[in-house]
Amino acid sequence: MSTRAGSVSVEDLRQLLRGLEVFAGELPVFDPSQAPDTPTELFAEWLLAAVDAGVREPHAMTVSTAGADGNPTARTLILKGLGPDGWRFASDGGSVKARDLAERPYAALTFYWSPLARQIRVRGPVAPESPEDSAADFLARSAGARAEALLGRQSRPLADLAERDTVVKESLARLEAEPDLVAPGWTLHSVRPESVEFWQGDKERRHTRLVYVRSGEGWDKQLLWP
Ligand SMILES: Cc1cc2nc3c(=O)[nH]c(=O)nc-3n(C[C@H](O)[C@H](O)[C@H](O)COP(=O)(O)O)c2cc1C
Repeated sequence: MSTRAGSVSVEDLRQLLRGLEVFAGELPVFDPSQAPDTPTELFAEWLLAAVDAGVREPHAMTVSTAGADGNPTARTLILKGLGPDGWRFASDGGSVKARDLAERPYAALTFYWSPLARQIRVRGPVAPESPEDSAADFLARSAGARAEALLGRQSRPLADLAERDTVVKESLARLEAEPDLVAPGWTLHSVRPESVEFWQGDKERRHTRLVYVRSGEGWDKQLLWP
């Protein structure tokens, strides 16, 4: 087995990883006794703080799913909104995530805002939103994003980049002629949270975790050991 990764030795990498600083700089203090009654309110507060702190793509989250075999797949997606049914994201009908969700309609979402040392984890069942909402989401996308999604080829093998550029160009031309086209499989999904956990990192490792667990129509709050 090779002990080198590229031109850096495995030992060098190990040293580098051990030497990297975590939670540098000024971090916010999270007082869980002041936390609102619902996780949605606290999520909105933390998202706004991430936007104010200049976090790049603060609305990007890791969406983890599992198919019928139970094996997880995770990928980054953009949060589309917080509807009455929960955290929303959209998927191409032919993608791996769409297939997983058809087999096992359950997801875990993870947000990490590095400059604030904050993580939020959301878990719950996933349900599709109405075809009207899905179509509205599709039509709100940029022309380039719609052209790509219209092809319905996400996650399929691609021969070369020139093929991508040619086919997307054709798809853009199609959209110009028919601007109301909606990709047939485009679906907006909502994760209805069963639990939402807020984690505030601390340089001295006095991390704070607060989990909201759904209880009837409301929420129970519980501190967790970090
Ligand atoms: C910051 C960021 C945002 C992304 N946003 C989306 C998105 O909103 N929708 C999407 O389908 N893929 C998005 N992607 C690409 C996905 O991570 C993933 O590669 C793609 O959805 C295929 O996933 P799948 O094969 O598991 O279905 C994004 C990637 C990054 C890094």
